[in-house]
Amino acid sequence: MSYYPPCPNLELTVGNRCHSDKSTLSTLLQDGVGGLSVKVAKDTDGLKKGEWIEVPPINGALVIIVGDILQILSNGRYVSVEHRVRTTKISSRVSIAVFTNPILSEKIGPLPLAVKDDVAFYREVSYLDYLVSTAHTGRRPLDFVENNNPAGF
Ligand SMILES: O=C(O)CCC(=O)C(=O)O
Ligand SMILES: [Fe+2]
Repeated sequence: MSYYPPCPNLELTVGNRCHSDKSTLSTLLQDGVGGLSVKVAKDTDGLKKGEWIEVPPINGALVIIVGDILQILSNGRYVSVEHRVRTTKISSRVSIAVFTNPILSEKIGPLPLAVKDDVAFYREVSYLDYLVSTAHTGRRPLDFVENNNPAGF
């Protein structure tokens, strides 16, 4: 559960910084305040790469977020969305996220069904190695397993 207190000075507040989830799927219940937004990954009908789109709260609705592990398993077919949360000046906000994750020793890599013409975009690593791969570097763990990046970065 995350609690975001109101902040009178929005320039000094992070909320939840831009990140992608290291889960397979995340299921999110947000209250009615709003503040969650997702980053457009590539130019598509009327949307520009890098643009932020608000995810409006809908009463009774759950937000399903594709995580890094589903991106790897699906060989990039499903994209792990970057998202962030902005606080507001007047209301606090509460959200509840449930992360569905592999067990730590599980090997994670593109599923054979998702690999076309022998082109796997990600190399196989254990989930534990994935989690610790970029600790304290500020880098995205997805970069660590991309196959066009054999050094791991
Ligand atoms: O509070 C939210 O709406 C999102 C939280 C989140 O992105 C996370 O915990 O990974
Ligand atoms: Fe998240």
